[in-house]
Amino acid sequence: MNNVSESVLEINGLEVVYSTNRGDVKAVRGIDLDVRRGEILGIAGESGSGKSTLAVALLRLLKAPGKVTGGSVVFNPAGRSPVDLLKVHGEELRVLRWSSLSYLPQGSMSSLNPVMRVQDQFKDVILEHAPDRRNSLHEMIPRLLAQVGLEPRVAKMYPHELSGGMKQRVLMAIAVALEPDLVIADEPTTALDVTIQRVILQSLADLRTDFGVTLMVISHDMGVHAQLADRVAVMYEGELVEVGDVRQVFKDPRDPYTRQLIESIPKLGRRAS
Ligand SMILES: Nc1ncnc2c1ncn2[C@@H]1O[C@H](COP(=O)(O)OP(=O)(O)OP(=O)(O)O)[C@@H](O)[C@H]1O
Repeated sequence: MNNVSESVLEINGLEVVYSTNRGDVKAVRGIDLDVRRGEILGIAGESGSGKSTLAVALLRLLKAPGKVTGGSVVFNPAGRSPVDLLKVHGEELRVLRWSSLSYLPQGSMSSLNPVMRVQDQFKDVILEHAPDRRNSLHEMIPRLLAQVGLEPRVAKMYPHELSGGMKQRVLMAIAVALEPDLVIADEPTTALDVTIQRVILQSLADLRTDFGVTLMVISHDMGVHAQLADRVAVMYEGELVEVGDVRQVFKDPRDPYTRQLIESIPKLGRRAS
């Protein structure tokens, strides 16, 4: 399509403060960052560096005592006019959610409704945002499940019948059901064991290849970024200290903090002697 901006998201000067009775915590301190269409952008940094705050602020899900105190977040969905996410309200925001901008929060595996079959959870999201797809649900649900490596019979299961990795895959399939421009996944592999982590990362990579979705993946684990991301942005105490091509950053980190994060990755394949 012509005139599609190369960036899905343009974050400029974003600032977020939590006002607490012990004073203000500046959780995001003037971040400038572009998310390019079709890329997998990793957001790295240790716990408390502001990664989740960045995500919830731009998704307009920030809760009190958090407050955006500056900046803009221009979102460029394909085929629609650019919008500053910090300025949209009500119905406009609701329309953007799921259909253009989708979010897998940290610990989202527990967000599946325990008394609903998987297929009904898909239906809820799809019909809420795209009621015209009612007649194609029977074809869509197994196709989306297959996309994340799950068999059609999973549609009839309840969350308690699924392993953690299967739940995460169901959530990923729901997140891409409406073909959003951007999916933001916060710690998608945390709390899963290592072999399942690999499967989840591969499924995320496949979603990008097959749907052309742009992904922003938040993880404290540099190993996740090494395996998945095209570019990585490193946060430290609310600031971006380094952004670059993932191979370049790993080969030659410019910031000492980035170097520390890389050095903290357990070496894969090293045999115990
Ligand atoms: N509700 C809140 N009230 C006060 N301070 C908060 C609140 N939420 C987060 N913070 C502070 O904001 C800073 C950034 O936290 P944030 O959760 O965004 O970091 P993170 O990198 O995502 O870490 P984690 O992966 O552990 O969630 C931290 O100093 C944190 O203590």
